[in-house]
Amino acid sequence: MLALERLHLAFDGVPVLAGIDLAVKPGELVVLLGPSGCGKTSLLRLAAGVEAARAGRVANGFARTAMVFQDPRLMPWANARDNAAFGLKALGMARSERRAAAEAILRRLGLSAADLGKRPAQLSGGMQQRVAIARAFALRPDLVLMDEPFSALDVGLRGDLQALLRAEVEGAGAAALFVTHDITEAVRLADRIVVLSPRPARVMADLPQKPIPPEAAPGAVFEAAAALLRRPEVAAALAVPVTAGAPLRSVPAPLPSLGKPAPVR
Ligand SMILES: Nc1ncnc2c1ncn2[C@@H]1O[C@H](COP(=O)(O)OP(=O)(O)OP(=O)(O)O)[C@@H](O)[C@H]1O
Repeated sequence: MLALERLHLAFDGVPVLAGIDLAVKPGELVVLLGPSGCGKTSLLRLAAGVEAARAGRVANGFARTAMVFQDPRLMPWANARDNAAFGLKALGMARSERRAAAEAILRRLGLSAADLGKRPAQLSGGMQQRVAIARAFALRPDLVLMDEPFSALDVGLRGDLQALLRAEVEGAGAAALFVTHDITEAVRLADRIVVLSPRPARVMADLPQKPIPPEAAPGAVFEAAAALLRRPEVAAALAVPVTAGAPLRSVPAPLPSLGKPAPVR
């Protein structure tokens, strides 16, 4: 289990996290949803152990933690296969074995045989992010920390990758902590949605969810998002001016994203 207990963080005296309590259990996909700038990345960095809290405790009982970032962070000189196999070398796996493992994941994530030998500059943004996901899952992690990995992709591609990611997490039996400011992404992916307030972040709601199957009509996603926004504590946390029980048509556009739009494929 990953346990974050009473975490406080401040930068230059400005509070960013104000007493966060959060646990992620094995096999659970938890989405951290909050407005831009509220402290989601900072929280993930504390969970990953690359940032120290001002107060509180991080206990990570998982055996192997992998991370996926907002940008793919690939080695520009290496092809897709070698990028995806990168972490396996450090684990001492033989070259042929790690190439085969990387290839299997890349193909599952939709790369063609020809794509495997391409360098990042020869791949689209969506393909590069698939390679970054493959690099994380090649490690066979039991916990994956993901920081808005699809926010730079267009909406259609994001939907495809969300479905692939969910399948990969389930297939690996891994737990995941997934950060987003996009409420539709949250309802598509989550077993649990933890809603954070604007900075300094506090947990405003911790809600079990039934993940929406990829084949469900798009309307199902928007209905689930609207239902979430009808909860006053969620609307308040996301600074959306809706009242409890308000009909869907009163939710101001744009519904799908509560943060910065970023189209690049
Ligand atoms: N190293 C740092 N030094 C100073 N301030 C920082 C640092 N890292 C983050 N901050 C500030 O902390 C606040 C929270 O940042 P963070 O990146 O955690 O938010 P976020 O919710 O992930 O934002 P976004 O959704 O826009 O990515 C912001 O005001 C940011 O400017």
